[in-house]
Amino acid sequence: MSYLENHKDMLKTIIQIINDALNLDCAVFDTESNLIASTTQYLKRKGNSVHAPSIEEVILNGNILVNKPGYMKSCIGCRFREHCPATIEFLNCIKIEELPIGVIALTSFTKSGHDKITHNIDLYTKILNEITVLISNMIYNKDKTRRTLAMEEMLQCALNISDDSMIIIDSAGSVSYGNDSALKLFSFCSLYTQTVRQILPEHMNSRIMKGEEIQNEIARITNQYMFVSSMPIIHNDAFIGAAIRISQDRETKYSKKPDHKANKDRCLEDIKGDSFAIKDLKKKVRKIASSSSTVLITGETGTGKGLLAKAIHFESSRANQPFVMINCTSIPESLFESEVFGYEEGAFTGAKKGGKPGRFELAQKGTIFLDEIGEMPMPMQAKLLKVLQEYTIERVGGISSIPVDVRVIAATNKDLEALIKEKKFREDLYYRLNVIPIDLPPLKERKEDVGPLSKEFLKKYNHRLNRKIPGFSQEVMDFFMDYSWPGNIRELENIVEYAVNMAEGMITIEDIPHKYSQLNKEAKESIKSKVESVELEMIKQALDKHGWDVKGKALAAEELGMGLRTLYRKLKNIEKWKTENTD
Ligand SMILES: Nc1ncnc2c1ncn2[C@@H]1O[C@H](COP(=O)(O)OP(=O)(O)OP(=O)(O)O)[C@@H](O)[C@H]1O
Repeated sequence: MSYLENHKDMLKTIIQIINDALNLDCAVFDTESNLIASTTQYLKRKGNSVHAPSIEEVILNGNILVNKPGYMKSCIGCRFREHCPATIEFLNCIKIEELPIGVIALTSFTKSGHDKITHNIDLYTKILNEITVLISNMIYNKDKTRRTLAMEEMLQCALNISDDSMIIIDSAGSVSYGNDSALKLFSFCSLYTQTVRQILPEHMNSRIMKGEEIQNEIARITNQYMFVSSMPIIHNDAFIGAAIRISQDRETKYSKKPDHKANKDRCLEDIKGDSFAIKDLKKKVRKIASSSSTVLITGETGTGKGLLAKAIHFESSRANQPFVMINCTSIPESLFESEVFGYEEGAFTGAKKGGKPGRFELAQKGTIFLDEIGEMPMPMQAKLLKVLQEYTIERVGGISSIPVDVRVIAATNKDLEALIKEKKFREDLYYRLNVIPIDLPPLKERKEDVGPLSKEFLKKYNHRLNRKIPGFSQEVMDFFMDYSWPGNIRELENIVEYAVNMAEGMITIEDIPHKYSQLNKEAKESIKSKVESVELEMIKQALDKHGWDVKGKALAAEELGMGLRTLYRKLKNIEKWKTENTD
């Protein structure tokens, strides 16, 4: 099929317009001399077979004027030689980027048509040139759009082959493309409204924007450590964007589609711990998975509320649907409503064309995780309550209600009942959320988990940082068991990550951050001094009983089960102790 065949309909329309406007006939041929489109009159009078050499001549010369059809040099060999129905033919070559793609003929079958053209030859030359340019531009743009759309489709398709998150940014850092995996990773925000600054840490963002190449570097993204690679896109020596890959681990390759079952199992398995609390928690998660009832997770910071919310989602029948997170502290109050409930076009100045779905809509059929619910502004609490009562939302500026099928999981480290008393949290909302309450105990109350968690994090960071640290010294483990962990599991994880970076073999007390090793030293010193004062008190009592002379000292040493020399050494301390206690 000839290239111009694709544009037949458009050419027919243009030819009809020329015919109406100029009262002249018109035809377009491809470079193989096939008639592509013409006026009815042209087809009737000349048929669809054209004298090929004349088309070749136009292609060679750019244009020709056949003002005596049938009698000119180019008519030699034509079947209409000496009896051509046309009175005049004005032909131009149609080119795209200097490449001939066809020929257009302005034709008349009347004497008046012939005279009109020959008497105004400059005008008609100009008109024909402009029509030719118009046709080539229209074809070019149409093809370009088609090519661009096809390229976009191809790009999306290519990016979706990868299980890794693939993002393309433009020269300003705005996200132009994201594959399915990236949209899922950033499902808590609308990826296409983000810039690279909002999704990657600042140090990486500035290097990417400078056109630097990054290969498998670790960054904390959406609360997890991931590997980031970036390749600048250069056009005409200018930075026009970058292709970014975010992967779970170095080994992630372009493999099969994610297995949601595996994903689901892994998520609950990600919750480590041997304590009764953890075992009980897992049992509870399996039990409530099939339900769509609202869950309220409470617990101190870093106890794993976010991890648990994900596990509930992936354990449930909604596992293949979106998991959308809202951190109630990170959205400014003024944007809260439009972010969470979405908005309609024209709802406010700056509102996007076509409006924007809110996070509730994005979570349709899935789960919405409202983190730090205790921080939710009061007016928003009223709106949320309405959603939980009616399971419909209204976009800002919208007039209709949109039904939502979403499971709500909320989490907080605040005492909501105390907030209710302070009139900072709605009681009715609290009861709506607190259908299935789950409390995550702090790490200090489940010390049995410290060992398994430490081992787990050691494994994780050995793998991530490509190290082979074998384990922890007894002193470190003792410290871990004694420490009160105000930052809970997050704090433990951070210490282990630091230590895996620092250690040269087994993790010792010197490999953990200074703040902790110092605490350990102080704790040990205070234990030592406590032990010593108890010991000295016992020596004193024994000496009081047996006498402070040589014989008494020997009897006291025997009674206390210590060597006489040790007793004399300790006595020196007693002298010190005596002076301290008599002061
Ligand atoms: N039982 C667990 N097993 C393994 N990792 C855990 C466990 N609990 C928490 N973590 C890890 O500890 C870190 C903190 O967990 P998470 O962010 O879920 O805590 P959170 O309670 O939501 O904290 P915050 O209230 O500060 O948001 C995460 O990296 C998480 O993967």
